[in-house]
Amino acid sequence: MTTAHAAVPHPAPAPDPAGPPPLLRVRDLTMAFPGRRRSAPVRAVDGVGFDLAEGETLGLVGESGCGKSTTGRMIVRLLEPTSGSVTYAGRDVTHLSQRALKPLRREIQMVFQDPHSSLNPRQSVARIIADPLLVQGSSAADARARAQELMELVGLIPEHADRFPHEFSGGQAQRIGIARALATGPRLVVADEPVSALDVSVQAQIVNLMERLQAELGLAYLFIAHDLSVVKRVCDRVAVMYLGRIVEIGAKDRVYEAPAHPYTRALLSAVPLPDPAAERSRERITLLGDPPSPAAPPPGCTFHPRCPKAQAVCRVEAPPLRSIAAGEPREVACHFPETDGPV
Ligand SMILES: Nc1ncnc2c1ncn2[C@@H]1O[C@H](COP(=O)(O)OP(=O)(O)OP(=O)(O)O)[C@@H](O)[C@H]1O
Repeated sequence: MTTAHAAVPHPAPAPDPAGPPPLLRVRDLTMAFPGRRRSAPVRAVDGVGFDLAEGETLGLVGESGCGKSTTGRMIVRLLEPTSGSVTYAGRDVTHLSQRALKPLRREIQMVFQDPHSSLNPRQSVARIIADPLLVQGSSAADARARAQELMELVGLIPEHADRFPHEFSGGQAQRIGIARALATGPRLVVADEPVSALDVSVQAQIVNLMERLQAELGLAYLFIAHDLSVVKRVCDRVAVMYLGRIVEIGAKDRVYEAPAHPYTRALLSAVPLPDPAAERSRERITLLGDPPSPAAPPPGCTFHPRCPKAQAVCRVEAPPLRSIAAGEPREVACHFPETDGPV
């Protein structure tokens, strides 16, 4: 890669040297999928960095294809990063062998978007939930008993343990997926669009469940979603991704009340406001065109071809992720961050 796009590293928020290490620390994480035939590699994730504290929820948002799932999959090591690092509880786990990863798999689990397709249709619910425990060496009887406890914990009827996934609704199937993720007692759950395949009324139930489980079990969530209303409800902090990079990251209230990156502002301007009068009078920011291909990112700021505020420097120089106000733990990758408040 020869563009300015590739040359500027994206540093993450500076670690607090006095404090304990965060539960999860991601630095400069990059995934370049090989291109088809002789085409350029697809830089699906390009220098992503953030910290996630014990018990915290970080939302990862952005349009389809911006690299959210790939980031999550690298963190749980379903994908091997091209470069960068993942540190869990102070330990660099980026390149652990599958064998060395086994104890870690207890601690970091994933919940998937489509509950039915992520559950084996030929296994009973008890077997699905017990599976991670059997892999970790539990006896069949212990694993089954624990699976039934977990069913109760997530609001399923333990007596239904011998039923099969197709006998459950979408919301119930997602409860099974959550129970399976909790089986080994994780501290970190990467939830990849956990409610976007569900009906709106069911979404609220699953979000409530995840919030209750977090409070009871002290879980940290990396909550991947494209629905900004859901993220607003569940997250403490938000990271906005565009074309493989974080363009804005900070406390949820600040990002929602005063989005600084033009892309964040455009995404938020499409979220309906609860007050009909405010909704009628608000400005909508329409983005031009579709996101470019990560196989051929534009030079300079990769958002510039769609940015309503782009200037000459944006076309040649990639803005680093940096703080925009002293004392505020928020970072924005924009040459001209907005300071106007809400959209
Ligand atoms: N195995 C793969 N091989 C090649 N390209 C891939 C592969 N997986 C993902 N990509 C590409 O990487 C980019 C990021 O994909 P990713 O699924 O991480 O995005 P996303 O933000 O999670 O979007 P969505 O919500 O649609 O899943 C996309 O351009 C996608 O086409």
